[in-house]
Amino acid sequence: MKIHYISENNSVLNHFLGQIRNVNVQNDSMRFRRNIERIGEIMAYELSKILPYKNVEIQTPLGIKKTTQIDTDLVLCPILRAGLPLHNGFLNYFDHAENSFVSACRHHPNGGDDFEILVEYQAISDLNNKTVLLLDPMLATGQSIVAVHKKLLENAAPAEFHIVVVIAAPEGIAHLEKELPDNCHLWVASLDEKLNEKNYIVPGLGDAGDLAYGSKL
Ligand SMILES: O=P(O)(O)OC[C@H]1O[C@H](OP(=O)(O)OP(=O)(O)O)[C@H](O)[C@@H]1O
Ligand SMILES: O=c1cc[nH]c(=O)[nH]1
Ligand SMILES: [Mg+2]
Repeated sequence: MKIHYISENNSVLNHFLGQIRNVNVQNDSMRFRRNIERIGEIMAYELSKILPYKNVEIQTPLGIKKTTQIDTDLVLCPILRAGLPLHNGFLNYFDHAENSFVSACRHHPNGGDDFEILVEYQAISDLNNKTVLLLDPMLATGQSIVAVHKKLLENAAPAEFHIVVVIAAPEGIAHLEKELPDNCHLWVASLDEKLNEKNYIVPGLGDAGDLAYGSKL
């Protein structure tokens, strides 16, 4: 797997990352969603640098300009729920992309800390020969992303597969490296220390879905 860490240099990205983590800012859920969206825009821009491009000629009112444009069909696939604000950011930049949606959530069958991943809702477009961008702000154990990747590839052979996460734990990265093909790309805005006993990322930010949309039963 090719891993791209995008916050190694100082930039305004660190302001947005700082705010989504900050307990004194997190009570403003609109700011939380908007910051995830802004991070998505920055990550979309960084990812766009390694996509294939073709030469084109643009007719202006005064002449012709030779330039380049993206030369692959993009499919954006957020993991519900928490992937939705990240998806908004990607869609702001890749506005011609197709979209697919898959839900994944942790199910605790015994009420304890052990969980399995339930992949339920799915609305998946044709992914064959396309560039798929799987979007989820949190990579904790990596089980959700592996389960959704498996679901997406059940009936399709994409040309390229990119996984985009905002905050990653080393344990999750190791799990993806073990389970996913070598030609996948992983984009990480911020690498954290570890998982805690409940498999939450430390220092992380808490529960991204709840912070964006409120707690669930
Ligand atoms: O790497 P993992 O250990 O699989 O954990 C990460 C997953 O957990 C969160 O979703 P959650 O299950 O909280 O669902 P939600 O988006 O509905 O809150 C997050 O958005 C990831 O999908
Ligand atoms: O730290 C974590 C782990 C899973 N899901 C989250 O939203 N946060
Ligand atoms: Mg959640």
